[in-house]
Amino acid sequence: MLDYLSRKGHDVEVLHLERWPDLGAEVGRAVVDGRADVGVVMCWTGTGTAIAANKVDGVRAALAWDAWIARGARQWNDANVLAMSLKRLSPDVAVEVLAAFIDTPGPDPDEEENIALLTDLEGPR
Ligand SMILES: O=C(CO)[C@H](O)[C@H](O)COP(=O)(O)O
Repeated sequence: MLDYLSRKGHDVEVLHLERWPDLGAEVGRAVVDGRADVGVVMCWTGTGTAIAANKVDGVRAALAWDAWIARGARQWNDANVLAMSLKRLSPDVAVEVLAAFIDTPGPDPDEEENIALLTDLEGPR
């Protein structure tokens, strides 16, 4: 994935945090703070880092296991963090999923209202 991103000219910062909640949250913060355009998290299942990232207001982390899901997450959910499973995805498939996520432009305008509803769910209740 790093080779792919560097061949495509992306600047990549790799975070080496030991605990998956810390990693997911820190990647989420990097996106929300504008230090990164998008984030990518991986853990054994992909679920823990996704959950941690989604705890950060403004993060829309999506667990994806194929290119179609990654594309849909961008188009329909305006996902800004991609989560993947280290266990389930071969390196080649992980690159395909990542490429689909990165190359799919922002959300379908028809989904703006739905995406705004996600923002409404954030913060104190
Ligand atoms: O998939 C994960 C969380 O969703 C973790 O990778 C899995 O639980 C293993 O944890 P650790 O890396 O701390 O041993």
